[in-house]
Amino acid sequence: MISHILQSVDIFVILTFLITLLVAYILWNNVTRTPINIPGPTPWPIVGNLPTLVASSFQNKSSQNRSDRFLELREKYGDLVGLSFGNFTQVLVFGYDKVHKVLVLNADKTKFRPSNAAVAKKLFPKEAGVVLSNGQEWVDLRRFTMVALKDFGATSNIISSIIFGSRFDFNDPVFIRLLGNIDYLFKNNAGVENMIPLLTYLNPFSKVPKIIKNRIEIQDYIRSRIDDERRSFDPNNVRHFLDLYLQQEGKSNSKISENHLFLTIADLYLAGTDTTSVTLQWTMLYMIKYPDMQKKCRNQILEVIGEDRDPVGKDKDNLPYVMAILQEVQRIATIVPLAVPHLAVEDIEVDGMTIPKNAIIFPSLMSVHRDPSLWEEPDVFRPERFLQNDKFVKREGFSAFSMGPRICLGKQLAESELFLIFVSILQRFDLSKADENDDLPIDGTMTGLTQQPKNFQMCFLPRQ
Ligand code: HEM
Repeated sequence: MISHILQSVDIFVILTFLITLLVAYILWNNVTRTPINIPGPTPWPIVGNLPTLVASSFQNKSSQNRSDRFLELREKYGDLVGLSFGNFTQVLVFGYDKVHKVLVLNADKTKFRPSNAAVAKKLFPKEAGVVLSNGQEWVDLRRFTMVALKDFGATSNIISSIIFGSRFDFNDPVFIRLLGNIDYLFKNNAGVENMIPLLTYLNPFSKVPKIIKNRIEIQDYIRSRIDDERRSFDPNNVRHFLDLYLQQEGKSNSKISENHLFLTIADLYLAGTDTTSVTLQWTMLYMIKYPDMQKKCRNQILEVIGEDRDPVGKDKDNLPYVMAILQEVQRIATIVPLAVPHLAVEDIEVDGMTIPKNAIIFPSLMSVHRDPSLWEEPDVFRPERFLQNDKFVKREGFSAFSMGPRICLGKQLAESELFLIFVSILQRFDLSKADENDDLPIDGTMTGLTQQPKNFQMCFLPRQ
């Protein structure tokens, strides 16, 4: 039957029909796409700039690093770069001046998250946790979470203590599996599929199914813990974050829905684990690369705290060099180089250019940390830039946790964790290269949200 129809229709007619359809689609796309006066590579019909990015990932030595590929676009097009994918417009923002203008001076238009996250939507079509929610929901969730972290408050095990009131045994297979799930989610992303969801089905190598599977495993685990805790819940004795959750549950006047809070617990697990452990990995790498700095740090620790006492938060004031090292590692390595995407809910004027309404904004925190107008010789590892008259000083432009109202919610917790863990390690161990000839490359790999150091081996020698 079909072959009969095909025989009767001229192949030329079919081709003409298909080409007309394609031209109509391109014209429609051009008419509906917001005109944009921000420079950037010319988009292809339908797929936009996807081929440009794919081609650059094959050409460049930095193919494993999305942040570096974006920095190359900055060199060509300037501090704002416009990209398009299907019907989405993305704007990359570079340098302190522009990132500050977009995230801080225009905060009322950019403190939002895009809601096109295909993966998140598949799991919870209506709700989001604190990381992806918007509007009043986000305000309520963020306030609730900050208070809870302050009340109960560092890596996954510390988050576990805060949320569930108990820690894991390090050999616990459930803990090991959970860490594997989190690791996978941070090292893989569904960026392209979020822009062009059809690719989830067309691309046989799409990571989306595995990303969803990992996220579901984390959520199933949290659900099972909630069920366990429910049995021992006493409203008069709120012990941890989960008790706060159970207190809210089912209350008709509760501002926060159960699913929002549940997703926020998953967010804290995710946002608080990989970021902190990757920062510690970078810190270890720099300490074995610069043994003199390691020695100077340890001397200061032994002088102020000694060998026997455990460090406490207050010690920060008396350990300026240690603080400077931690800041400089976070500056030069920029663990979350592109922050988390923001959404423009209105047109935003920035120095004669317009970020159009509905554009997805990627602020390059890496470019802020390498901005020569703020940092002298920005590519050099120099902790002294955070010292003045031997005192630790905070520097404007330090943006490891981003800036504006969406600034990392776990900043204080992360800073305390990093300080206490780093000081405890140096108190107890001498750190060194496993292989004397290893020159320890410091360029990172970024396949997901965080930038990790390349694999390296090191020795922890207990101090005598
Ligand atoms: C060194 C460790 C960490 C770094 C470098 C880091 C960095 C960041 C960055 C760059 C953002 C995106 C901000 C933006 O959208 O502009 C962010 C968001 C966030 N972080 Fe962190 N983070 C760290 C640790 C933590 C910890 C320990 C927690 C939780 C306990 C946490 C929870 C969050 C949450 C909930 C958000 C989303 C905030 C919102 O959308 O309102 N982070 N973080």
